Amino acid sequence: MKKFIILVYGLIAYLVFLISFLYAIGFVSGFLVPKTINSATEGTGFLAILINLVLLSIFAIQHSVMARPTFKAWWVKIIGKPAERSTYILLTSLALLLLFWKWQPINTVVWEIDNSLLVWIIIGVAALGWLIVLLSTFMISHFELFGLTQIFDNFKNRTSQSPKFQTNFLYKIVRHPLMLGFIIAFWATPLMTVGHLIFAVITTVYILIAVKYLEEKDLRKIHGKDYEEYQKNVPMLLPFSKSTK
Ligand SMILES: C[S@@+](CC[C@H](N)C(=O)[O-])C[C@H]1O[C@@H](n2cnc3c(N)ncnc32)[C@H](O)[C@@H]1O
Repeated sequence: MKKFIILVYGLIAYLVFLISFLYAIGFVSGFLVPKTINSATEGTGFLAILINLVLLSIFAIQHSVMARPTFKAWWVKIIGKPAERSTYILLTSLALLLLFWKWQPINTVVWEIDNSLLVWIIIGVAALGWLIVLLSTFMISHFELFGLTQIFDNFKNRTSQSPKFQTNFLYKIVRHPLMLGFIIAFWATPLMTVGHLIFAVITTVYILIAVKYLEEKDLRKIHGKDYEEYQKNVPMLLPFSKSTK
């Protein structure tokens, strides 16, 4: 019975993730969803900036702290191993939905492209960014990343295998294609407002810090020399650039 409840919990967490991911596309790229990054009702000045910074910080703190090995080791004792990843995904998705809900648009225009061909090219680049994000999750194991493998293995009394270290496909071009996809999707917009710019700058800085100082540190600990070799040969985020650690 307990295993069945964990299975249902994990499936709900995955569903909430799917909703937040699809909403994120509409929110940032500005279509199909009721509230976007530039929705008509504008926030007020300094307070709007402050609220947005708090919302981004809630996401960043939840997403980074809960991914730390020391936090995980403690948290697993409370929540149990099979439900750990699903809980992480559920809380990340809820932090994102809170951000979309309470986001304060600041609609002063930074740039606006008029040329319709250029507009479509930029929309295409943003769509490519989202596609890179999705494809990257499948390259490193989508179902493990979102906790489904763990809840199904638990249900079937199987021990979950550690995910394989991926150096192929997009991972041959950069070490963090998923994050590169997000950066492309956040910056490629024909209409850049001050609100959107704050979002793009803060998320990009967060990605750079989290990848360089947290995720890569963990990956070096797990994969040792293999990861150091990978760092020497493949650039972090900029395709075809010289690799930097
Ligand atoms: C949200 S994913 C982002 C992966 C990567 N930073 C990227 O941008 O493509 C984070 C998870 O991917 C795992 N990961 C990162 N690089 C990996 C690789 N080359 N092969 C397998 N897993 C990887 C990390 O251990 C972490 O659990």
